[in-house]
Amino acid sequence: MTACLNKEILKIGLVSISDRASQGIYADQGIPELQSWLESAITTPVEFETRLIPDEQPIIEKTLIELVDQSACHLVLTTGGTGPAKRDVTPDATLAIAHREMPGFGEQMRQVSLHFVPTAILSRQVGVIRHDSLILNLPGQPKAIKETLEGVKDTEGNVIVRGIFSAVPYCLQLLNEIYVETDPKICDSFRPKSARR
Ligand SMILES: Nc1ncnc2c1ncn2[C@@H]1O[C@H](COP(=O)(O)OP(=O)(O)OP(=O)(O)O)[C@@H](O)[C@H]1O
Ligand SMILES: Nc1nc2c(c(=O)[nH]1)N[C@H]1C(S)=C(S)[C@@H](COP(=O)(O)O)O[C@H]1N2
Repeated sequence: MTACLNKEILKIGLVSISDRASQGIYADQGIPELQSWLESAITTPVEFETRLIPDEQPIIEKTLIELVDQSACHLVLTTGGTGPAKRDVTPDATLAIAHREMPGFGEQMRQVSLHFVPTAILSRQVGVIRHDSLILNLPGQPKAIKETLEGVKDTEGNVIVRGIFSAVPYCLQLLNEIYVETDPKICDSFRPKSARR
């Protein structure tokens, strides 16, 4: 079933995928990091729906399907479980429920992340479309959230490598006509001139 997506208020699903945080062994930092970065970057109306779940492929698949098909999220961001370890299955679950792939997001995240850690190539993160919604995997390290969304900047704040969020507003506009704006001091939204309002 395709949910009817709101054209005025951006709804974002935030999914933290962590065995230990979901068992209370440590406090989850994934959802707070995601939400605070998005609240500082997005200047148009936005609401969130959050989930904290273990690294279990059937639970991840069910959560992503629910957030898109029932909760009508335009965008779903996951954090955690993208590496090569046996229990890192987030990209596998995301691909299993995807309708189309958006390979540029994973490629750009790995480009950005190589400026921060040499192990960036160990993240199997993917971007996909399900129905009219975009789903993006981010790595599990809480600091990786800002790094991948915002990109690489020099000490004066000039962008050296664009973060992936720069391309998200135009992607959502093409997918479901919602017009999302961001604070250019944090993250400039790229759109061709003909698509600007
Ligand atoms: N939700 C989270 N909250 C706080 N720290 C986290 C979270 N997820 C991951 N981390 C930190 O980032 C590291 C790498 O994340 P990864 O997704 O590989 O987790 P992991 O080592 O499989 O462990 P777990 O799934 O139990 O969080 C973790 O070892 C942990 O230090
Ligand atoms: N920006 C950024 N990307 C990153 C990292 C990071 O600290 N910052 N950690 C890397 C490491 S060490 C791993 S193993 C992979 C997968 O991480 P995950 O299993 O936590 O998703 O992401 C990589 N990508």
